Amino acid sequence: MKTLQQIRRDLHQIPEIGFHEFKTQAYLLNEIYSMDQERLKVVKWKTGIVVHVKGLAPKKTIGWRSDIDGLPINEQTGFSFESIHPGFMHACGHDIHMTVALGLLRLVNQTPINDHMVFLFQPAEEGPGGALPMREWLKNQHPELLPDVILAFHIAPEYPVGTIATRPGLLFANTSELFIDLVGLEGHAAYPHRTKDMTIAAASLLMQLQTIVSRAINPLESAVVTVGKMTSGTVQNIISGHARLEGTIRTMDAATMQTVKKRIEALCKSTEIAFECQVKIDYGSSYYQVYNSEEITQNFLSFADRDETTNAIVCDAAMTGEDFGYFLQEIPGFLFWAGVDSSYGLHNAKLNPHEKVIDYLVPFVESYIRSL
Ligand SMILES: CC(=O)N[C@@H](CCC[C@H](N)C(=O)O)C(=O)O
Repeated sequence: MKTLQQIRRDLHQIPEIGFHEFKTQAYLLNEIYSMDQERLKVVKWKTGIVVHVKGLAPKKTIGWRSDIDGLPINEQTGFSFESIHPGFMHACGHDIHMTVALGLLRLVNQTPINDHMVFLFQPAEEGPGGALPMREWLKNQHPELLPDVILAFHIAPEYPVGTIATRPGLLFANTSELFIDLVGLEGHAAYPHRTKDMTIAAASLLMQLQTIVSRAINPLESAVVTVGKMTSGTVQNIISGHARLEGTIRTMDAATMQTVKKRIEALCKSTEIAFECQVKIDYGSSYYQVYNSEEITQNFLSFADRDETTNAIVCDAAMTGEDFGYFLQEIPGFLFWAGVDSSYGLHNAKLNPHEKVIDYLVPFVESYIRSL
């Protein structure tokens, strides 16, 4: 049997983006099928997997969700087990999430709990979003696999191993992706007056987008408009006829999201007039906020407080997005942060989560689940 550390390292080497997690799914299935199958029911959904573990005297079904996708980042950790997929990396810790889920699955399969458990290995958390379609598929095709309560964690680089952090109520923001295409007229660098330069138009629009949060949002509310990628042009002596901005919007409530979008649309319209071009907006996928059930989360924090190996913190809400919010929209439960003591943050090419979080978290979560 492979150690959990080996599993984490194997998974770390094969990051795949949303709905392309073919090797990941095959690896997970191999591990799951190597376990005693007597209590297990395994169902595939796209590149994801659902595993039902039969309880001894079930009163409810407890769900544990792990996301499984990686990010399009060129890894720079220097690990001996670096990604073998150039340009892709587990830079958000989903390799750790999957390993903890497998470790937990092993334990509750070896020594069953009273309740049923369902493990959801969910694709595409980073985008375009797997939780909502997976939830709908479960409801429509496998209602018997729907959990009554659902739990998940996310690694937290800023905390030491042994620290967990969460809060009852709102934990993560509402999100919407943002893709803006600007189409003008390309031409010779020496004849700018015969072109419609989309590098200039995109640069101007990018700067104007920065005024939304500072001037259109009530300072007592919160919003983020981040453009993470900007592309334009082909070569130094051609004026670009096409530019693209790619970003994300984050807000603490749905009404503010609408205000931000209205401002983006207005600024795009004015860019069309000012730069004589066409501007097209695509909002991509959007995630519902992560709203932790008050009572269950409070009980979990009290449980963690009593645990000698754990330092439990009530943290602030964050502008992070998580499509796990779609599960919590309909099923009670919560998400918590677990410290991994990394000098580099999430979505960083040098993210280095400490592996000892796996050996800490698996028995901690197991004992919490047995207490439910
Ligand atoms: C935990 C985490 O980092 N989640 C991602 C979710 C991305 C949602 C979507 N693709 C977007 O960019 O809006 C995050 O960036 O917060």
